[in-house]
Amino acid sequence: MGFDPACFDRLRINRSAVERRAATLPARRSVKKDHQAAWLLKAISCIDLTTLAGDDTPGKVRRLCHKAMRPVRADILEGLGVSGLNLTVGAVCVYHNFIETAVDTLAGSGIPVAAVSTGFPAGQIPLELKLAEIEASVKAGAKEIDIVISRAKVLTGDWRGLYEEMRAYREACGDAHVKAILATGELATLTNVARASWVCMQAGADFIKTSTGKESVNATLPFSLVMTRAIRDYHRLTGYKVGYKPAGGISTAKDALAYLVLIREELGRDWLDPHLFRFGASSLLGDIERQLEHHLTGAYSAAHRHPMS
Ligand SMILES: O=C[C@H](O)COP(=O)(O)O
Repeated sequence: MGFDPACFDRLRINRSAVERRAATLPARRSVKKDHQAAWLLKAISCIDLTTLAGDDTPGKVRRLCHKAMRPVRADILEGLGVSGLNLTVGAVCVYHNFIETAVDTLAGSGIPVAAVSTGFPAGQIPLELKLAEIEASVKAGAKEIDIVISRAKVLTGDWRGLYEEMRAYREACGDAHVKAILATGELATLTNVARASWVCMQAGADFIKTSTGKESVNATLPFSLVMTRAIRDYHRLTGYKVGYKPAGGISTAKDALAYLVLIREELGRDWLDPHLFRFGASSLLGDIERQLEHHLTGAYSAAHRHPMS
């Protein structure tokens, strides 16, 4: 849609009310036993299995891709009676340099490759380089592009500038899905988080995403509450469903359940699907697999028995 500040310029977010509501979320639904296993399998299907490290290598990315295709050990799936589920993660998320390796390894699996782009994580490079990076990543086979917004545009109230930047990213992505990373931990206020969510949605973001995983504060339930309410209101206004991706620091099955409860409560069942919800996470899958094994055997195995790559 066009840039419409009337949708967000009167927004004010009451931080203590948000924090109070967020604190009740983990206790809002008690998900136990078989239901818990089912929710955890759903969580796996929504993971963007991620490696974004300076020491990434083609071998590490290939191993991660194999984990993405078979995220849970066969004996655990068999024990749970879900061997026929063909469970995979939602996507594999890598730096540009590893797109081709990931695309080759995942060929035939139906799992898309997501690439972080636009000078991830800080985004402090010229716009033309950002657009060139997106175009190169799409050309290399990425079906999803995770862009970072310019935090300075938010912090200086340049909402039109942010809209134009996001529109340019949207166009450069072509048919690839675009996820807008707000870097919420660097936006100073929850009101800014809400406004930035609106601007990115107006400019055509398919998903809004909390964080790069590299800020000092990454995904939290309060940020998620603010962003999912913005998604809900945008859907009411336009009929368009924007996806949500919390990312950074989500590493336990318990965290994953709290986020799924939040999505169920705030956005409803339609959003509990990889088309509209993803976790950006590098280590979450290992803890979920441990939890599923515990569900079967009553014992926790060592984390090293569930390597990511
Ligand atoms: O987008 C994904 C994040 O970079 C992953 O963060 P994490 O390593 O804290 O799970």
